[in-house]
Amino acid sequence: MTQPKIVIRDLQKFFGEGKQQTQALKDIELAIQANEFITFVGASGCGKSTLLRIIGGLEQHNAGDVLVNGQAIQGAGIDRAMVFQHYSLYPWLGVRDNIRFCRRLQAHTDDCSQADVEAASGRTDALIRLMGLSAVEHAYPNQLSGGMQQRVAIARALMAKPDILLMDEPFGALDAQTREVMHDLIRHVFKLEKTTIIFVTHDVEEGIYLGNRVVLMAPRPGRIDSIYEVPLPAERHQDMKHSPEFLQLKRQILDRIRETSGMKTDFDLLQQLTNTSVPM
Ligand SMILES: Nc1ncnc2c1ncn2[C@@H]1O[C@H](COP(=O)(O)OP(=O)(O)OP(=O)(O)O)[C@@H](O)[C@H]1O
Repeated sequence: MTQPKIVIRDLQKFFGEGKQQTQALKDIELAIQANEFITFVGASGCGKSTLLRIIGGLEQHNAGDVLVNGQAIQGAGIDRAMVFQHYSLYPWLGVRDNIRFCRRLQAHTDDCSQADVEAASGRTDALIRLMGLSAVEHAYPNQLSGGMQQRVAIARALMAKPDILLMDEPFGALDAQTREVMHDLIRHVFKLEKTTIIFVTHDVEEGIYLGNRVVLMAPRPGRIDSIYEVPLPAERHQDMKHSPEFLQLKRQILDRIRETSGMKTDFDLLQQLTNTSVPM
């Protein structure tokens, strides 16, 4: 059995002090294999982003272990890249320079050879092609649509060939059509780059379509409630969203989110409304 890429053991996370203290994550146990695409879903406040940030080394945990390749993480590292909902591109740089900016900074601090610089340039070209940015490579961020800006942010995150890509609701601000395009693009990136991807989303359909496994988290305190294997082949296409197995899993996960959070679905609210008699 190969060693998992990421192992999380007995992880605890608290925010605040004394009476104000809340437990954001409790008893988290999770193993993620190399080249796995795993998605986190669950009601608001169940700790999805906090867990992602801890794996990324952007947040400290209070107890437990987070191991990457068997080693405890020490803060952020070049092996883990993050993509957020709000693409923080540099407005004064064009697409190509945004993608390679961090790499250029690194080149100044490391003792970089000409071969390294050329390799970085080749990598930029490859990512521009992979992310479908060739036509806009000299454009500035404010000349791009939201979807295009997010492509640039993903290309930039991939620049250093991270082992692990951590994505926090990266498509949350995009319209439905653009999201679908981005779903297929990110599955394509996953296939070619062979990165391990952890993807946080509110959208259960997105979580199933993208993931090999879906981790359902529950709130108060944030914990892992259940994990679902996605019964879809590696090659995904949009029609699969209408297949009986997809719809059944979606129903099952939505029901479980409702049970664990006390949330009402639109369907429940409609039933409640129709059962309430209006006084004449
Ligand atoms: N910096 C912070 N200080 C205090 N409490 C925090 C902080 N960050 C998160 N929390 C709390 O920790 C819990 C988990 O938050 P987190 O943002 O990880 O949940 P989430 O599942 O990602 O929510 P959402 O889906 O709404 O983004 C929440 O109760 C939140 O209020």
